[in-house]
Amino acid sequence: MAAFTELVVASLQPVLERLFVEPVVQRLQQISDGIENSNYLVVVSAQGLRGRIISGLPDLAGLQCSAGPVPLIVTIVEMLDRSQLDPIVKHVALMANAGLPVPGMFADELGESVFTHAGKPLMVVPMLEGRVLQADEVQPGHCRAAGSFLGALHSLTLDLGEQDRVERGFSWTLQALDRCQAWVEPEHGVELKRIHARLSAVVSDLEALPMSWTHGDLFIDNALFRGDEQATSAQPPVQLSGIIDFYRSGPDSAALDLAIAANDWCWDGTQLLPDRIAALFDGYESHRSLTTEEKALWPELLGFAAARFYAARMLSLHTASYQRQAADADPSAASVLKDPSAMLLRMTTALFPD
Ligand SMILES: Nc1ncnc2c1ncn2[C@@H]1O[C@H](COP(=O)(O)OP(=O)(O)O)[C@@H](O)[C@H]1O
Ligand SMILES: N[C@@H](CCOP(=O)(O)O)C(=O)O
Repeated sequence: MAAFTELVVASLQPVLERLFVEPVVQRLQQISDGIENSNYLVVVSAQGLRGRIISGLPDLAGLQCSAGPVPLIVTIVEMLDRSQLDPIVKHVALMANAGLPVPGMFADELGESVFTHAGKPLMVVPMLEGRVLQADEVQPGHCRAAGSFLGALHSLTLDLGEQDRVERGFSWTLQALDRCQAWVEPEHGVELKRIHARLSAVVSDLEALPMSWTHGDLFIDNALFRGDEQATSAQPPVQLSGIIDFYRSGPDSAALDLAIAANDWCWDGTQLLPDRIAALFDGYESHRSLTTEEKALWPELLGFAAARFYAARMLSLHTASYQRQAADADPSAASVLKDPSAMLLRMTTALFPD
């Protein structure tokens, strides 16, 4: 379970008619992964496109509907309103037009790509080939691909000018960590205070680091890979098909975005693996060199990156979040509540390694 808002063919049909000529839905199915939005796999046959596809992937950008049914991902955006979504859509289009590996989106004849369903924004995105990796399948080559994507995104968007940072910026994280004291087990209260003090001491240094547009949530489950021709089914797929889930993206410190990725792609359960970190940096720096300051503050960036997700997971767990409500209403939906303690270990390991 991870579709918080129901979608049926009858309510999707008017949107599809703005995008396709004579669309017929062949299949509509909830996607169970994901914890923030409602996602559906929809297969449509049509006589052609009414609008266009804005995609960074040549196969998708040139997609014609005449060759057969087209698989789509329909996302109902749960936590952003139209004004918050518009800059994200604009930047995903920027990435697509620059050839970054993003599925992009379908737009109608007027260029509109955000529709409305149940009072929430709805987007229709081409479905990528391939699949998400399991954590134990990740190899340095995958980390290099993730780093390369972030390096390309950041170098494309370093000249943002004055822009407000994403909602879950450094100050949000520190305030949210404070709130977590109310829920943390007694044995971790002191540890959390120590982490808070350490992060507070460096926040102005971190705020001075270069900003760019960031993905904000480039975990392993937000990239799809496909196999190459010679691969056997026992091998994990190696070719990056594309990066998804830009609903947390926005202006932020570029190196923090890299640290968010490092904490997931390079973590083996107890530590960051040097060969994966090296590959992540190598991919990143093929597009943009980290500054001396960013390198010097790397442990604190890792700590803040983990703190952001620790606090977000704690808030989902302990407040009347829509994830909490979904899990309470249906115990089989409990996977929408992620474990904060895994992020606590990452914070301590980064900030107090001895
Ligand atoms: N464009 C896409 N192509 C293929 N699969 C996708 C695409 N977008 C989403 N998915 C699938 O849907 C799942 C949930 O998507 P995601 O955007 O991460 O949801 P959430 O924002 O709720 O976490 C992904 O893990 C992936 O399996
Ligand atoms: N990656 C975040 C939560 C967001 O999950 P996603 O399903 O949208 O990638 C976490 O792990 O806490």
